[in-house]
Amino acid sequence: MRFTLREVEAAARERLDPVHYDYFAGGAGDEVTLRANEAAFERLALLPHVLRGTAKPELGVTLLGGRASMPVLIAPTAFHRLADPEGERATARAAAAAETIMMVSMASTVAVGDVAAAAPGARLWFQLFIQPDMAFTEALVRRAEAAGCGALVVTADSPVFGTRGRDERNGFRDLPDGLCCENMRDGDRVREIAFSPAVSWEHLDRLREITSLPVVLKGVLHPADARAALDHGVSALFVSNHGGRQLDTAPAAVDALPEIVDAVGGAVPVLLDGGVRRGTDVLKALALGADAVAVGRPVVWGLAADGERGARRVLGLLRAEVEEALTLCGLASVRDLEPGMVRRPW
Ligand SMILES: Cc1cc2nc3c(=O)[nH]c(=O)nc-3n(C[C@H](O)[C@H](O)[C@H](O)COP(=O)(O)O)c2cc1C
Ligand SMILES: CCCCCCCCCCCCCCC(=O)C(=O)O
Repeated sequence: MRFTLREVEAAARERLDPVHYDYFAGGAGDEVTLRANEAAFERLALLPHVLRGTAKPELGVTLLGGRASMPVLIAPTAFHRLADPEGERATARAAAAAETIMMVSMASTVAVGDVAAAAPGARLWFQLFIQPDMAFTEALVRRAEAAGCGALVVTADSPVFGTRGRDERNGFRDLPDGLCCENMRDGDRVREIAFSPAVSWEHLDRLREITSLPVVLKGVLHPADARAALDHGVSALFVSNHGGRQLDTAPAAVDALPEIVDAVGGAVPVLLDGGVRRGTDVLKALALGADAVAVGRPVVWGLAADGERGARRVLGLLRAEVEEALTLCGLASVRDLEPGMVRRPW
């Protein structure tokens, strides 16, 4: 039995091809931001209340009209079939069992429609790198709509694909035979995902014109961009540095959070990912104004360690830790967290 996410990662590492482990684990540049994401949570202290006479705490949250049984969602990560033969199908079943939201990566190795079919009842959002070919972007949106996805998560932090030294040194450039980005099928070919610095707010406006799905903007770190995103009608903001895989030395996600929350002023929900490894991390992010957090690597580790059961275990561990930490903080609900419960040492 594995009792912490770190133990799950260790088990995953034993089972994965080392090149694939490095792809999942690694970050850009010197991996400064990768390390900072977890370190920033460790530096924050939680200040508990006592003698509040509370019952079992309420963990559920409502986001964009849908409910999640806990404030921990599954961040979009690529290539789940490198971790487990069932890939994203297994992840979606684990999400359905945990009654939480899974963001399906545009670079999934199972097509989003097949992910939805494999996990009835799963709450799926579709992650999109806007393609400069807007006709193909529209085709992707239609696939997500047809699969029943409840939102589009537009990743804005990837005008180019970040350089990850581990992948360069390992020569990891292609998926193994039989695997591909299934959502990128276009007739009898599979397109490459385009990462384009030409993508702009105008593309986002165009996207909003072609769909009525709510748009979650992922990868926002600058408060001015958060304000611009509100002007462009996004339905939620997602504070993220892509798990330290894009701009190295970008701030740790939880350090960037308060300024974004301030800029948003409650107009739309704010999500966060990057470095969430403990229930106490979840409480800290929520206390600082996030409505929910997401985890990327931990779910991949669960999948690699033990397939769907491993992914369920990861979500179960986080749920139990959140519930215990809330109880130890004297809180009846995740809604009761507030900034005064987090102390910064500086
Ligand atoms: C292996 C891997 C693949 C990823 N693939 C995507 C992706 O396809 N789309 C995306 O928007 N973000 C992607 N991300 C970033 C995650 O959505 C998320 O921002 C990050 O993993 C959060 O950090 P954490 O892994 O510390 O939880 C990926 C991250 C990892 C580790
Ligand atoms: C270094 C990866 C090379 C693997 C094979 C090429 C596939 C094309 C690129 C797809 C990119 C998927 C994006 C995933 C992501 O956001 C991330 O890894 O981070």
